[in-house]
Amino acid sequence: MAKSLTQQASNEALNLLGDIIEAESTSATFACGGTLYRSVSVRWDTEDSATSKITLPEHDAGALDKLITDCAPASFGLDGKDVLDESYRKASKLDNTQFSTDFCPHASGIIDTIAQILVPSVTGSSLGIRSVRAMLYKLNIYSGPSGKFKAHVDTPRAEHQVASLVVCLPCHHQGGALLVRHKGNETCFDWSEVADKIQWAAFYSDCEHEVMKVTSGNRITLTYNLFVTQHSENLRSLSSMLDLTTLPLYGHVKELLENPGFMSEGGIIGIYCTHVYAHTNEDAICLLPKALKGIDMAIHQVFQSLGMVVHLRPVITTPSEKDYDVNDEKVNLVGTDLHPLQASNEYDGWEYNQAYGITWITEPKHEEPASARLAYGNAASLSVLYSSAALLVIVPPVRDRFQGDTAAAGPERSAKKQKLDVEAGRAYIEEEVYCIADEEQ
Ligand SMILES: O=C(O)CCC(=O)C(=O)O
Ligand SMILES: [Fe+2]
Repeated sequence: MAKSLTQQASNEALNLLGDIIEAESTSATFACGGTLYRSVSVRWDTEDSATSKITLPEHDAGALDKLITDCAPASFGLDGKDVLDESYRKASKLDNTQFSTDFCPHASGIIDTIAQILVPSVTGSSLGIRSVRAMLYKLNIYSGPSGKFKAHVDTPRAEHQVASLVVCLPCHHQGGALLVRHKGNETCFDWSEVADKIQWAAFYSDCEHEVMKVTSGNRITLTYNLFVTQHSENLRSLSSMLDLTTLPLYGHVKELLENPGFMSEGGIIGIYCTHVYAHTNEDAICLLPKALKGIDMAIHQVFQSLGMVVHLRPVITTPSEKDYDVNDEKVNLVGTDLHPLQASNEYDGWEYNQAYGITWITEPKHEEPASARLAYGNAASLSVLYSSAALLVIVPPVRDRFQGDTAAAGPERSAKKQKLDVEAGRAYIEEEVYCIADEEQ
């Protein structure tokens, strides 16, 4: 039967998603942001060697006027010089030596969140080697009716600078959206709607960005330079502070799932992990999936937030066992869970299920020995099975997607989804067997 147009379009969208992930995915995770509910105090030096204070969001108008008066015009870097030019940047500033604040991005957990998304470890197979440190840089005020900062790339302040963080303090303003661009993609952070919360955005240092015109009020920000450090820190799961909808990947996935032609009868998307996790090591297994990094974490969270059930599983990649056909259907051997390396002379030492019809959108990247066993023939020989860690996304039939509030994908919802999947009879999990039922007769 000829494929319908919507089916074709959705296949293209799925391929695009695969390409984005394969391309190490900075186009999916170059920026992220979120919201925090708490007040912030700032104390600053005034001309007469005294100190003033403002607490936001509640403040008296006098304190805000004083802060605005005590700030100096903000310059920007051009050809290695600091330049003042209001047609390019209209804002005022306090240097970090002139003020202090009780807001700390580390203590608030923002930095851990950013580190997991923007700076996945690049140092091989161990987990959590690197961490990110924030250095307070400036306080800036962009005031209506014409505050702005035209498109620019931040000047790196040190060799290990990887990203910039902008924290918008709770204060009324209109306009002033922050646009961040990377390799043809653009993300917008518009903080003008909310005046009683802290809102933040972080993005890679090489992203072009601009602050659109502030038409009224005062857009007050703290800016931080983010550096990579080598010391390790305990891993924690992605905090609820991260607004997943700010990840560029979110839009791609949502569009795909909303397309009625995409896996209309349900299915399973297979995505091999991009980063290395030593996924057959017992310590690593305890930390997963909350220690997933970068694009892997983003995929896991984004699909889950859209109501999908996502499993992290080892998949056998040894050529003789990989991807074989049964009645024209591709079959994969999928671990029943992440397993430690099994040295066993029993054939079934490594527990797995057969999975039918997974739609793989990326290739395996890193293999670990999964099971080593002695095979007896004329002479005993050691046979090793290898596995790669993969994310398996269970996609329900289109009629069962997006029921109710998709953002609230708690355990209850997951359980409901799995049941629906069974009922739909197309893509389901039963006793941890992944299976897509045969096409309709
Ligand atoms: O305030 C913002 O959103 C960004 C400011 C900025 O680009 C900068 O300070 O370099
Ligand atoms: Fe900037």
